[in-house]
Amino acid sequence: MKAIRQLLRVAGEEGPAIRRAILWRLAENLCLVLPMAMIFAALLPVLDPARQRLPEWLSGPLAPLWIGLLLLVAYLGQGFCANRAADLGYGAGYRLTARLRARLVDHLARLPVGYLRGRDTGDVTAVLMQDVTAIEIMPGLLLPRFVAAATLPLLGIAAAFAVEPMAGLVLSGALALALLILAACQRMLRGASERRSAAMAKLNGRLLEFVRGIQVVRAFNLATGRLREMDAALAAARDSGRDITMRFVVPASAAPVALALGTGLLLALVSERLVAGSLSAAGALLLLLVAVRLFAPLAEAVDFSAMVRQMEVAIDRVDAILAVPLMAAPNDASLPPDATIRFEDVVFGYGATPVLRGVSFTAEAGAVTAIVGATGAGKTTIARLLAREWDPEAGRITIGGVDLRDLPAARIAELIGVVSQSIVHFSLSLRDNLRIGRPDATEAEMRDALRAARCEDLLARLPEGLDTVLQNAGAALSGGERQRLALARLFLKDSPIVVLDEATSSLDVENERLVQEALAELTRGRTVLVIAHRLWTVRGAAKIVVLEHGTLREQGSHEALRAGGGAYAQLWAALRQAPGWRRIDSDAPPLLLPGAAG
Ligand SMILES: Nc1ncnc2c1ncn2[C@@H]1O[C@H](COP(=O)(O)OP(=O)(O)OP(=O)(O)O)[C@@H](O)[C@H]1O
Repeated sequence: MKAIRQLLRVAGEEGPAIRRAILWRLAENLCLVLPMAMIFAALLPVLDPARQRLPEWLSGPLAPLWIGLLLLVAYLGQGFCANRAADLGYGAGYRLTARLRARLVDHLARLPVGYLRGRDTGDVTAVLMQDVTAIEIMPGLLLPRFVAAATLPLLGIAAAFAVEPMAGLVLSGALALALLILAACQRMLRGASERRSAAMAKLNGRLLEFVRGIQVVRAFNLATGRLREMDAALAAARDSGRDITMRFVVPASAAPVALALGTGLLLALVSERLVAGSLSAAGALLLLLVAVRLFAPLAEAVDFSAMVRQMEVAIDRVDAILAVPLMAAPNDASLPPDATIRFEDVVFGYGATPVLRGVSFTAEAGAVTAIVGATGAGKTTIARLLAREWDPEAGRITIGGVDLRDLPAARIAELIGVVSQSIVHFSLSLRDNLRIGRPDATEAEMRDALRAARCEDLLARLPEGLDTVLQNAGAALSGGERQRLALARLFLKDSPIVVLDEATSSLDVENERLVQEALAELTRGRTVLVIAHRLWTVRGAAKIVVLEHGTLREQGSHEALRAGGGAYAQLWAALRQAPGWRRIDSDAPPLLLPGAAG
């Protein structure tokens, strides 16, 4: 019953359809009882000629015709009810899960990105696929068995009480025992089902990782930790499955035994009463039919109780995602007057240890500000906080004087374009991939953006131009092409702020040149925050902010900081001592963004 309540809660708009499906299943079960009643009625004149109280139409010469007709009606009725119930139940199941997945996706899209970064991707996709599918099968596949198991034994017990109260008591006892065993079975399954879901989610994550990183796995052959992890995940999935089955074996066989015990007792009672003459042959037949036919669905209930438990766990896992609060933000707010970024005494940590410890700086509108510092200093964290993946624990971040927390997420997304190594394209046409940047972009605007992003050669090569579908999310494109296409999207997006996070570090010389040219054009006149992992590329930034262990050590222009002899000068000194620094120092672009320097 708890399962049905949970299902109806999560079903939302599909609740009425599921309730109607339950009613049709009830009607189906009544139709199922009718043939039994007819067989009984047909035999009654023979079994109990003295006490028969049947109406004329059931005992007269036309009785076989009436009984035949009623049987036909019962079977047709049963088929019709089952059909209506299946239509409603399966339909509701598929609609409900489509809606549930859309709701989950909407919710995930609006959650702080930080929440997703902290969760295993495999676990989240397992909720979206596996858990939602466990709910999907309930209204169509499991509900009929559930209704049959809940109604037929009760009908049987009512009939038994009417014929022989003692028989009713025996069957009630057997039913109570079987239900107790089922409840124990559910309790035993509780932990096992949760472990099974967790193990499957973990396996899902490892498999996703494996498919994504298959080249690396192959290159490192079988000796990688990743494969060991996969083996562990496979073993955990196997063990959790076996655990569920083993916990299940005892109750699965105990419940039918309890029912068989009830039937045995009933048989003994029937023969005793028959001999004593206190039970008619008709009564005896009815009781036996009840015991054999109407209790059967209960024995089957054990088999699907594991699936019902799995559904309950699945609903809990779905609920857990839907319960993660969205970041508070007003529904509407006007755009900030300008794109000046200000960090004011920002404190932040992913866990207990602070990563940023009271960082304050201003990135002037229309100028390039670079964040530099040793690895782990907190540079990327600054970019993440600016995109409001998390909120600072103390202090505030403003754009144009407006606190990020007072801006709707959509506004922040409009204001900021991010160029990073992790580029995502979709298995859609080039046109649709570009339109992610601006949904209403015209053909001419798209071509201009591709030109600005140095993608003309790529466009010329694609067999169907803008309509070419990027198969497998653009896996066939080179790193540089992927990067440039991502830039084309940003040209269309036209956001006043651009964050550059290690945009070109893994490109070859030619691609790096093309991307640098495109970047120079993209950043012109915008507020640019460069998360600089390579010191020599930020010499021309209007302001360089130097971070050390999450603390701002100094800020100023390249020349001023070098002359000051502080942390930045030391970083340069260290760089100059590195082998090959001369080549880097003299050959690298002297200024990352010539056009954008304020
Ligand atoms: N999602 C996360 N959960 C927990 N700790 C994190 C997370 N992301 C980063 N950190 C930690 O926060 C600190 C700062 O990380 P951040 O990525 O901001 O540094 P960075 O200066 O950009 O380093 P790099 O130049 O190596 O990219 C590091 O100690 C890092 O391990």
